[in-house]
Amino acid sequence: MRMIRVASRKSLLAMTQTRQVIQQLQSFFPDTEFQIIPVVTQGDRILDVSLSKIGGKGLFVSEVEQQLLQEQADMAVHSLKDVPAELADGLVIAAYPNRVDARDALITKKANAIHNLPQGSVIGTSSLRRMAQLKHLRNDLQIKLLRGNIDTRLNKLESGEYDAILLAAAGLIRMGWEDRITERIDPMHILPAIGQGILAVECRDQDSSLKEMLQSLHCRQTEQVALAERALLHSLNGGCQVPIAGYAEWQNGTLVLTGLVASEDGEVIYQVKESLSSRMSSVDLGQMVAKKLLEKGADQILQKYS
Ligand SMILES: NCc1[nH]cc(CCC(=O)O)c1CC(=O)O
Repeated sequence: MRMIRVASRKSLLAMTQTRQVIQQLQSFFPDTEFQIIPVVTQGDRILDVSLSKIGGKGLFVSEVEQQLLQEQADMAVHSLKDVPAELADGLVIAAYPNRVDARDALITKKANAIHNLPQGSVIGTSSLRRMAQLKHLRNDLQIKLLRGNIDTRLNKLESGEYDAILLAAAGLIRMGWEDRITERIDPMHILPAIGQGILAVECRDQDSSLKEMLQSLHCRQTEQVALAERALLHSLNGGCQVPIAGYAEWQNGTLVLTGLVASEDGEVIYQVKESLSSRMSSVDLGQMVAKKLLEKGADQILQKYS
């Protein structure tokens, strides 16, 4: 029987997600052994500066990919949100498990919803996407930079530096910290990040036996969602340091994709929503939404980041 080595970042969320995926695989393949190989990534080492200032795509992913390419490990579980548009050569996403929850979550003790936060409340986030949409929604709010793993961010909220923070609901749910969520924000108000709440299981393209095993985790609907959202990201040439959002969902059997590009101050927001028609692939849908965003004027905003 084969031993499968799973590379994982050391953060609590990454380890938890990796363990949960292994547990699922273990239930399908009870005789297979799994071993976690912890990896420290550049994104984990640099915690003092805003990620948007460091630049570079795939800060959390590239060292893990190196482990796979050098055959030090066989597979890895990523948050799709952190995976750059292009994978390293020779690697594939072999499975997209079912998406849990794409929404951003508000965590606060000061109100029951974002619309009810007191005037001038201090909100912690370091995502340009969240910042821009927050300012658009409530221009009285003060945004204060917040970095770190989700456990670190929750501790900083506890320490009183912030009135509220925003985190991906999915991470909190996977950690078993769902009870910390004050409000799951409707994607109409804050459109989630591309890939948020989706896990991507990566391995070497050559490793056919592992690829076959990973099919047991795969969700086809989630794959189509991921393909549409990531085609949008790719066509806009964006990374996580650009105020771009994208969210696809199945509505009565049809894939619907909303894309958004915002100015950092939240003054300008371009949004496009389109459905998948017959003769069109999910990737086509992503490209079409990107094209319409650019035609509306999003290219003016995006120029600054290229
Ligand atoms: N950028 C960090 C990151 N990458 C994935 C998640 C959450 C889990 C997910 O989106 O699947 C988070 C934390 C957050 O944004 O709250």
